[in-house]
Amino acid sequence: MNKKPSILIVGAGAIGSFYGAILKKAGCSVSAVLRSDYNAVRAQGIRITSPLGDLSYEPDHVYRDGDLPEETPDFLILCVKVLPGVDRVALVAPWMGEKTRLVLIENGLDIEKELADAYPQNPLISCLAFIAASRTESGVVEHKAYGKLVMGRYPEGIDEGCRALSQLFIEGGIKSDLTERVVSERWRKCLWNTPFNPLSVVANGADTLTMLDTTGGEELVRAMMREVIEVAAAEGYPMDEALIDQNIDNTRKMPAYKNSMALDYLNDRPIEREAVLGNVVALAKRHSVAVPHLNTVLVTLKMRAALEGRE
Ligand SMILES: NC(=O)C1=CN([C@@H]2O[C@H](COP(=O)(O)OP(=O)(O)OC[C@H]3O[C@@H](n4cnc5c(N)ncnc54)[C@H](OP(=O)(O)O)[C@@H]3O)[C@@H](O)[C@H]2O)C=CC1
Ligand SMILES: CC(C)(CO)C(=O)C(=O)O
Repeated sequence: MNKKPSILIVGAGAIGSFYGAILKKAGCSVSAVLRSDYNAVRAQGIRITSPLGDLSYEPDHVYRDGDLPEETPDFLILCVKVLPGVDRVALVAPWMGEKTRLVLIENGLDIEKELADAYPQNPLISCLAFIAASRTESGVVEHKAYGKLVMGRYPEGIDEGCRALSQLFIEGGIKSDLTERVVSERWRKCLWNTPFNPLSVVANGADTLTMLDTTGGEELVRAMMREVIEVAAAEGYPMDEALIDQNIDNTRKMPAYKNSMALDYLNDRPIEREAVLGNVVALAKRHSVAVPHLNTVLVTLKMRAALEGRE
């Protein structure tokens, strides 16, 4: 049997822990770089409850942020929140070998370029995660539902590394699709995240159905989605307007759901405002596309952050 690739998860919270578990099931060696969860994970490994069964595992190596690697991995999977104060380029630097493929499983738009520019020799694989998972305490993750990944080489294409990684996720028990145009896929995912995630924070941590069922709520979400489509088109990634109906219908079919930003807000953690919304508004400005609804939500969130002393 061929030796399975080595995996290093940088930022093993909900997403990193879960996808690390899947790759462990597929037979890879999986190590993790941790910060606040370091002691807990060293003591008890990573505990994961899931509809797929008990996915708990002991990482092969547990590193602390700032450690130096014993060896560099075949795939470095970065799963930290995309926040203005987090220098992702510096965070992965000690672990990047000559042949390491850098993999992002993170939300947001326009989040790859700084890493691609910093590591031009290392192939970058960008992934979209469709999953509901959260860290409930140090080293403990609750996977509630879903888990599918869509991935491709950034800025476009599919290479051997993508194929191999996707196949490993499938062997580990989840769905994984490949795409030639991962930036288009990011826009399609942001069509959902860019309205729903920030709005849930403005609405004090509201779930999906509360947002849609409040009088004027669905209309507001639709208006925000139309603006995302206009910005995407100006960027060269046209999307069919029918996706709006599809997204609303699919969301209505799901049980009421609190997205990852709502959970961050409710747990007093920083929110990925810029990655999910600010970057879209910045692109709109660059293309002179009017996005009054997106901008109102963005500015309101900035006011809230100022009031909370976060900026
Ligand atoms: N949760 C979900 O259901 C979904 C999440 N996503 C996206 O996935 C990405 C990851 O989210 P999620 O896993 O939920 O976030 P979590 O907050 O659960 O995990 C992020 C992890 O990164 C760690 N981290 C941050 N900085 C460092 C550092 N310097 N060194 C080591 N570790 C560090 C955090 O540790 P510490 O505790 O020390 O801060 C934490 O363990 C986000 O972009 C999110 O939007 C996408 C779809 C669904
Ligand atoms: C689409 C969704 C809701 C789950 O994958 C998500 O991306 C999030 O919680 O931020």
